[in-house]
Amino acid sequence: MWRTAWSIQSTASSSRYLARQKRDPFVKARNTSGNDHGTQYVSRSAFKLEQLNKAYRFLGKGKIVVDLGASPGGWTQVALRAGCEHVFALDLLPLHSSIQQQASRTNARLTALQGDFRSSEIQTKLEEIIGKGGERKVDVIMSDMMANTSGNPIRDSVASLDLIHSAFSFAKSMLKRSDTKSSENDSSVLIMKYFEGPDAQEFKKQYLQPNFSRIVNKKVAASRSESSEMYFICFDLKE
Ligand SMILES: C[S@@+](CC[C@H](N)C(=O)[O-])C[C@H]1O[C@@H](n2cnc3c(N)ncnc32)[C@H](O)[C@@H]1O
Repeated sequence: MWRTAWSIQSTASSSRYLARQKRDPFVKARNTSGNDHGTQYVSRSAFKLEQLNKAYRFLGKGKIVVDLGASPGGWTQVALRAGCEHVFALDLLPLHSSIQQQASRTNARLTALQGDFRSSEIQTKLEEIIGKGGERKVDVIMSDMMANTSGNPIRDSVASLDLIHSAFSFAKSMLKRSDTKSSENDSSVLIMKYFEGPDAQEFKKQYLQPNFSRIVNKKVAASRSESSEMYFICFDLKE
């Protein structure tokens, strides 16, 4: 059969993708992740949050968590497995249908919202659902939001900084402040994915350092080695 150059190229790149998926230990782990927990992870990304939480222990019993860029729901699953009390999950896309059932099994509350986080209406809606102005504040805000990457590192970095800027502004009004901490283990935490680029450290200096007591830049083993994907983990929002 006659094939165009495009279709040959596309077949070659699908073969490379499939070969990489076959070799990827985190894809294998996702396929067997139900064995010890009863529910299989719906995304490979879940292992990134598992690794971050293993290192910094910010998820746990009683925590109120906001998961931005939550679909299909791997990070929400990790928060539910860790015993968090309530997860508010937002994405442009819906969560996988199994996630609500997982929440019911663990007696946790899960509130899912669909929309563009950059829109002020969606942010206001989320704030209203969480209960802005009341006593209730959020322990952990995590953002794994990212539009499809373009392959251009500078463009991808700028797009990621745009999204984390929105997450940072939201965190300033919704995250617990350090003066309300009940113990050393009660830190408020903001975790945000970004792509390394010329402006990322400037963002940290200008916005994160003045507002948080401690900030860590972390690359996780579950991120692909060729990716410039990184995470900011920010502890204790100052008054
Ligand atoms: C890497 S995926 C998240 C994977 C997820 N953490 C998991 O473990 O299943 C990135 C997500 O960000 C979402 N996203 C990108 N831009 C967004 C925006 N402006 N508002 C809400 N979600 C957005 C995408 O729809 C996509 O589902």
